[in-house]
Amino acid sequence: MSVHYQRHGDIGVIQIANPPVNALSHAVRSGLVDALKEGVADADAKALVVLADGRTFIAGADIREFGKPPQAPLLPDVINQLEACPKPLIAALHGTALGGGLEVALGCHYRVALAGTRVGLPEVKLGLLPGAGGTQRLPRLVGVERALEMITSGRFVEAEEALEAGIIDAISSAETPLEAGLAVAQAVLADNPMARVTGQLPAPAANPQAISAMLERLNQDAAELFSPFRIVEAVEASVTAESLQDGLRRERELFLACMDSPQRAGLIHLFFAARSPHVVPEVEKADAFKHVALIGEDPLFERLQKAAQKAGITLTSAPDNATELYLLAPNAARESGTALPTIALENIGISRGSDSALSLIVAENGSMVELVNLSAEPLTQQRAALTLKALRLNVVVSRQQSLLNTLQLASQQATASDKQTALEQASVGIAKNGFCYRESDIDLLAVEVLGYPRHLGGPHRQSTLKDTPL
Ligand SMILES: C/C=C/C(=O)SCCNC(=O)CCNC(=O)[C@H](O)C(C)(C)COP(=O)(O)OP(=O)(O)OC[C@H]1O[C@@H](n2cnc3c(N)ncnc32)[C@H](O)[C@@H]1OP(=O)(O)O
Repeated sequence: MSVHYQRHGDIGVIQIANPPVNALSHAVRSGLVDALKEGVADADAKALVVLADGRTFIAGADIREFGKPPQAPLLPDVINQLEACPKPLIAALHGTALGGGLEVALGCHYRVALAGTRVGLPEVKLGLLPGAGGTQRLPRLVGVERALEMITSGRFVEAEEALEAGIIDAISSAETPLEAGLAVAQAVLADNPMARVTGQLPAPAANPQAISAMLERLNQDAAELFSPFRIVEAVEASVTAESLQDGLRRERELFLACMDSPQRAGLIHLFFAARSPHVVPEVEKADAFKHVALIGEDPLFERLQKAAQKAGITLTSAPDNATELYLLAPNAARESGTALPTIALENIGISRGSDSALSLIVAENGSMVELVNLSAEPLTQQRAALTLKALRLNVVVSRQQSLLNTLQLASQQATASDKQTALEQASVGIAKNGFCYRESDIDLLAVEVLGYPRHLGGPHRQSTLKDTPL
């Protein structure tokens, strides 16, 4: 079961368990409604706490459900029911409370967070807006200007800032969300058992300067994007709508318009593209190497050193008995006679035909690295990729030829106005030749490294869409 209800003394606890990130799937939404009913009906529960199991509070709506027909109960309705709970309702946050997750918390009457919690409404990064009350409830708590900034940027806000802004009511030093939630529930019962409802707060003060400043900024920096402008309209509705319900209706219309936009589909394609580009498909189980020799000198090595201790990986500047993997700087001399896996670090744009089985290309902007398999066993490539990922590099794996070099060459050879088309054509060639494990890896590299417009979802995606008859 994704959500269950249990009483601790005179406090009812609604506990969500939907690993890995407690996304608000249909089962969680229904479970929340059922657990809330159970808590309200439980005569021995004087207050209720909502919390989540595992590494984080709710990380948002279930992105995998987007684009499919919506199934009741819809999230805005679930949150309205939470807000209308006749008993004090406390959200106990930990990890991240994002998107629909923060909207659930805003629908609760009190919010406590463990130290280190981050909150945010990152829907804009997926071409959406917070469609479950976030654009109406957040401005009631923090005002129009801060709400606009938070929702159009989608940034994660640290607990301290959230407390200062009035998004949460307290930061707890408790060890667990249960402990934190129960303590706040007891304090609320002792002090003020009245529900404190965000949606019943007065509409935020009008702030036409903040609205026009934001529109000016968006027109300058993001004129081609759809959802940021809809966010401004929705936040404006929190001021101008006759009631919360009217504001929520307007938010819903704007949310559905975003949901229908091709930008939403493109950005969500990229969200999933970024989740596992380091995975070699044929390999089922693999571990990172723990002892790596860095041979020669390269700026990348400094970055690796900084991450090594936390990753539990030993880096040495010369091989020793424990060495499992070599990473060879471009001008370093190769150890003769070693049978250990070796990654040759290549300079981008210079395809010099490595004599190592694995080659590593570092993007010029440093955002990504590409680990190309020239002749290694898939397991070796996977272990090397996991090692680099543990060392905090964003790794894409590929085979035979560098995707990045091919894309960069195509882009360099095109005129500025033809770059997009050149990348689209090159991506078709890469996929045809089987150099990528997933076509989405091409999209990720082109967007993150070569500046292909993010909202189009990537050059391979665009070329496929253009080929699809309407
Ligand atoms: C009306 C309301 C709308 C919304 O709420 S829209 C959604 C708003 N929320 C977000 O945009 C948050 C998206 N998620 C994230 O930013 C990150 O994730 C986290 C910060 C929560 C965690 O990051 P990390 O610890 O690095 O894990 P990981 O590899 O990104 O994710 C672990 C697995 O969880 C899946 N996942 C993450 N968020 C969601 C989600 N919101 N819906 C469905 N799945 C999700 C991923 O895909 C992946 O899965 P795999 O292990 O199979 O690759």
